Amino acid sequence: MHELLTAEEMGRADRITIEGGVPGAVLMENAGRGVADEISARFPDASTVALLCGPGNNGGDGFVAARHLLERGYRVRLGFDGDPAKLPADAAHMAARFKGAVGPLGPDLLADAEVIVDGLFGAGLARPIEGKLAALIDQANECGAPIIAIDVPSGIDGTTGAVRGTAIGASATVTFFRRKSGHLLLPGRLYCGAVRVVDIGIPAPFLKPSLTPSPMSPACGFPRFPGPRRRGTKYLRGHALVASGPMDATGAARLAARGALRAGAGLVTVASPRNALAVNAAQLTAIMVREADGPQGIAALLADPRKNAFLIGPAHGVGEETRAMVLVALKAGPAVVLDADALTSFADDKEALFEAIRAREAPVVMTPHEGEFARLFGDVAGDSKVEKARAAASRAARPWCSKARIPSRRRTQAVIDANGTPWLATAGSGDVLGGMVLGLLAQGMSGFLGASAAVWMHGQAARIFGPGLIAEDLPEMLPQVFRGLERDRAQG
Ligand SMILES: NC(=O)C1=CN([C@@H]2O[C@H](COP(=O)(O)OP(=O)(O)OC[C@H]3O[C@@H](n4cnc5c(N)ncnc54)[C@H](O)[C@@H]3O)[C@@H](O)[C@H]2O)[C@@H](O)CC1
Ligand SMILES: Nc1ncnc2c1ncn2[C@@H]1O[C@H](COP(=O)(O)OP(=O)(O)O)[C@@H](O)[C@H]1O
Ligand SMILES: [K+]
Repeated sequence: MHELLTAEEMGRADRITIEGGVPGAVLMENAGRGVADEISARFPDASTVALLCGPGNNGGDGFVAARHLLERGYRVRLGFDGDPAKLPADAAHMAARFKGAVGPLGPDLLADAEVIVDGLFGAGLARPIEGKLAALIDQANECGAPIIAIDVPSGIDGTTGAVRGTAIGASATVTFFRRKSGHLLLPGRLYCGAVRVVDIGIPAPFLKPSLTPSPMSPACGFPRFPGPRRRGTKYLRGHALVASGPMDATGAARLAARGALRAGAGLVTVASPRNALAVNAAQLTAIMVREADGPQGIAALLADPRKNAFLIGPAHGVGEETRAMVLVALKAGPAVVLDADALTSFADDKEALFEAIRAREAPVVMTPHEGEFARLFGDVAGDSKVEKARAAASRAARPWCSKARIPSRRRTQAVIDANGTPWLATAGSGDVLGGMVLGLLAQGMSGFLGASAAVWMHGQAARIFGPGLIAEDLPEMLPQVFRGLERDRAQG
């Protein structure tokens, strides 16, 4: 199940289902029972469960869960402020069906709780949480009991993943019908714990997946994942070219080149300025080195059509020469990956870059981190990274990939990486990612699928290595990543 919904799309699916004849109370009953099932499965031996119920339908789900838990023999402490009759209709109905005690929302609820259920706010979160409820959320987070969030941890925006005021840090989140984009986008992902999706009776045809981002996964890009052919040669696996920075900044290009080689490019060459040839040559073995000074040097190398993918940016230096080299490459035939300084060099001349991209057919993938993104696309509108990525992609109208982990091709297609790990926060890991994208494009993957697959592989490599990861380790984990994919494929 790869579709993701925004909170607004989920609301629409709810509405259409209800208009189609399924009462809202039935959906809410299914939702709340799903939450109770999760508690029963995870905490069969717990005795006391505290439920925090808010003023909307998320609270209604909480009342349903509370009823089922009471029936199953749990001791239930339910907190709710105000008059339950003033809840929205379905939630008021569910509050009336709950026969246990209802107390005010406050720290007393948490005192002997072995499990906490968060039904304060879900899709209807409309502003930052403040005051007494913010304090209660902080107390719940600190009290040490596991928290199960209903739909989305309270305080997390279900669409953007942003924290509004403060937010519940859940051990698990039970959501309905489909995951929401806020379950995957940072920081939201860090607050959700394991996300479980419960079927509440909304028919799948209401989905329009082309309009929704998908969590990135092998299923998203790997059916067309390249591998060596039985009768193939290295030339059929593409020839990737990486532009090196000056003598005192060559490591980033070598990291990228290693990423491209391990990602499967048949040949990889580092295009080096003359003054850095010796240092590059001294450090490379399977990867070749060629002299390429400035735009003419790059143009000469790219005149060879076998060099079918080119990466420029890592530690390349910001300025006129980098700008000219990018424009030369975009005029030539290869797939182009633009990272770091290649993007920043256009901060004051963005339109020149976008025009050159729009004028070509071959793929262009950009891999800006958030700072680089802001320099090029700081003025694009959108609340979430997904919307911003889509707006940016449509401006350059080419495949695009962000280290905010949201590659996007057209306005209508975006994927969000769910595989990254904080071990990737280490110098040079982005350079290796650029190289992995390059290696996949050299093997003929499209910009969108190549970028998607590379981001997944990058995260998977980091997961396999785990603690102590440095950028150099990432390419060396790719054989294990590939073996895992092969194993999964063989097992169907
Ligand atoms: N029929 C449906 O639409 C279904 C809805 N479901 C549940 O309903 C939830 C959405 O319900 P609602 O749309 O009622 O929204 P919520 O229950 O998330 O919250 C809306 C209420 O919270 C208040 N509020 C919003 N932000 C606040 C803040 N920062 N501080 C204080 N008050 C704030 C609003 O004024 C409103 O009263 C979903 O997340 C899901 O849990 C499920 O029961 C499935 C069926
Ligand atoms: N906390 C994190 N969780 C997941 N991924 C991360 C985290 N920190 C960094 N990354 C990933 O690591 C890479 C870092 O890229 P970047 O900042 O360009 O590094 P560098 O310029 O040092 O190569 C990106 O792919 C980013 O998504
Ligand atoms: K919640």
